Amino acid sequence: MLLEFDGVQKSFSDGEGRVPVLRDVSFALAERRTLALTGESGSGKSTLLHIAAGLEAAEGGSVRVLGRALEDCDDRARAEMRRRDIALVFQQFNLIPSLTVGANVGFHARLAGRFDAGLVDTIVQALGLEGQLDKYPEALSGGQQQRVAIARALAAQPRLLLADEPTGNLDEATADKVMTEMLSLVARTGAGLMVVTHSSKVAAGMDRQLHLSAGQLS
Ligand SMILES: Nc1ncnc2c1ncn2[C@@H]1O[C@H](COP(=O)(O)OP(=O)(O)OP(=O)(O)O)[C@@H](O)[C@H]1O
Repeated sequence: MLLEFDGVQKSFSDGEGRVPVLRDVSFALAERRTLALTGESGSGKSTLLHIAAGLEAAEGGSVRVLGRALEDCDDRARAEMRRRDIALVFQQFNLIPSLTVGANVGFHARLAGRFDAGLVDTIVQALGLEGQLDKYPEALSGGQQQRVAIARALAAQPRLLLADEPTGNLDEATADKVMTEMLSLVARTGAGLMVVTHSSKVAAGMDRQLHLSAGQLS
């Protein structure tokens, strides 16, 4: 199994006390499978993705990535798993401002030792970024930056791709291209894909749909 949540709990402090965000969340994602996560704004979807990537710790329960319990890993081991096995497309894109678009796209693939110039070229063409490679992220629109973040994640050929509203800033035709490229990664490499989305069309394109409400999945 690529990703397993077993009874995961998480709360945040709101100044007055602890507010539960995830209560007893359990699910699993196998290789070559795709999963959509929906839920109202503030329901905890991003928190769940960050826990899956080991960027935030669960307070209870267990999270396993590729069979390894994240709660048993130290920061260094979790960072190593992110470098090698997991790609996360953040809502804020997290591009590196001092690097060109081209260098940003190849950055994680190079870190993971999987840079493939032919594949990068295919992804760049498919996402319509070929005219942007020598620019810096600040010169790009929000939707272009989002496509750079997605291209960077795809180029790294992760075992597990976690994407937080990857089509949020895109028109429908561009959103379709992004989803096609994500599904092509799944078909080519057997990666698992989990997508947080507000789009019913994107959700319907995944094998399975889970809805997060009041801290629980249904
Ligand atoms: N670091 C934090 N400290 C305190 N509260 C937090 C923190 N991160 C998230 N929260 C709270 O947890 C809840 C869930 O936030 P989260 O970002 O996971 O929701 P979401 O479903 O992804 O929302 P959206 O669809 O708007 O992106 C919110 O009430 C948020 O204020």
